[in-house]
Amino acid sequence: MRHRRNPPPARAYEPPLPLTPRPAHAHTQHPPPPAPSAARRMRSPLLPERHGQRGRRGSTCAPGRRKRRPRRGASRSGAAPAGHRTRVSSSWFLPGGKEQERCPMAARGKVAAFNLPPLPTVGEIIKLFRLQAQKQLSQNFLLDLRLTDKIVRQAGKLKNAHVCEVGPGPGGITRSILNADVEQLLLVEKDPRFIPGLQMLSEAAPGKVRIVHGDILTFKMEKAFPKHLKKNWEDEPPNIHIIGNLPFSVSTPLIIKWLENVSKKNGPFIYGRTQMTLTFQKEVAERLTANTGGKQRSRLSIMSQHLCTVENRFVIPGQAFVPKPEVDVAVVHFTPLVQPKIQQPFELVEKVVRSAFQFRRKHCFRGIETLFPESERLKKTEELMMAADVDPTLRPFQLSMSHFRNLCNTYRKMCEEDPSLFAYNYREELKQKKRQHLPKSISQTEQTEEEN
Ligand SMILES: C[S@@+](CC[C@H](N)C(=O)[O-])C[C@H]1O[C@@H](n2cnc3c(N)ncnc32)[C@H](O)[C@@H]1O
Repeated sequence: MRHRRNPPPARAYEPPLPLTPRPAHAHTQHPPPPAPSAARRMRSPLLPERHGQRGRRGSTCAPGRRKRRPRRGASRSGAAPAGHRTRVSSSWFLPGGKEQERCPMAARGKVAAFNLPPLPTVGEIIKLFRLQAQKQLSQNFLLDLRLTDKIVRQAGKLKNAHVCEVGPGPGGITRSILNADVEQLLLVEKDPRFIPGLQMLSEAAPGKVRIVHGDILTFKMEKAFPKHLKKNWEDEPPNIHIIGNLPFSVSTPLIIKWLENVSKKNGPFIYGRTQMTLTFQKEVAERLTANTGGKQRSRLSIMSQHLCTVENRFVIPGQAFVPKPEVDVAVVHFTPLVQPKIQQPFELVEKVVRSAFQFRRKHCFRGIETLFPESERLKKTEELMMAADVDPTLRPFQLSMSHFRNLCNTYRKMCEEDPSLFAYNYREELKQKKRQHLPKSISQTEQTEEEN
């Protein structure tokens, strides 16, 4: 869980740029909150300024006159807190929308050719719409656009790509995605307070952005992209990417759901091997990518690595976020494998892997035996370990992918021989025993060490 520290107080804000937040035309389930009154008085930055109208910094936008370029990397308002300088495009538009100068990063070739017109910084958007981070939604924002660019670069080339960003919030990563010259960007955001700010970005990139106010855990990804983008599973991945910096409380259940989708080739994977670039708490990222014998080797390691190539790309220190979470964050990239390493149904693999890691520090047979009802536990566990050629005294984290493959294949055969076996649930048996007030058996007194 991310924790909020010293949330900035909501206060009236006078943005340095003229802008008029407009009501979102997003697919909202609820109307967005009213824009702050200070904002209502201002004009849109996307509209040409009136003749003679001066910005707060005294810039003139008279036709044909070139606007003064701000200092490189300087926040136009100082809105970003110290240490979180926000980089914005410095391209300027003359009346009529003619571009004068380009973003300094684009000029150095670091970001693709698309340039957003002048916009308030992410920090300014946060102040303008009073987007205080909400603890219940574990919100921590990235304001440094060099970092958001770096996250987006992990997805690979995004020119003409169709991208879904999950949890765009105030839109830092969103800007970097748009700067990468994508064809279409779908934003799925749960918190309605962010919709007007996202709508502003949408207006800055006409025709490119679609905003959905909804929950990514229930959003139907199978209809999110045009059908013509579909690729065969064996082909190269489609030009579709999922990118997101979600709260940890959402990113872990979401990746488990998406791994199941990979296994079943549904959800975002009906389009083929859609790639994902997502952030996780650093320790979760280490579990996702841990090798055999590694300290962090866990259920997540097997479930992710048997279905995807998983790469832990880089760590973002907690202090890069506003407010600062108490943990560091890592960016992880997933590409679904053409052939899963364990060719068994997701539920079966999940059950075997979960059982194996039930008692992390004990010999692996201790967890594996929970696959079988008490009456035949010892015999069946021996049978499984022998047939799968797995040393029962190995610890769960010492089991390799091929050990798990053998265990799953053998367990599948045992389930085919005894169709009631797969339905057996160790935890259910424990609960029933407790309900019946049976004398404590060893299995009842022992604490399971399953990962959460
Ligand atoms: C950690 S913040 C990151 C915001 C932004 N991407 C950034 O990097 O600054 C997570 C964002 O995800 C949104 N969010 C949380 N749960 C969500 C869900 N289930 N579906 C969609 N968005 C969600 C939050 O409202 C918030 O905007």
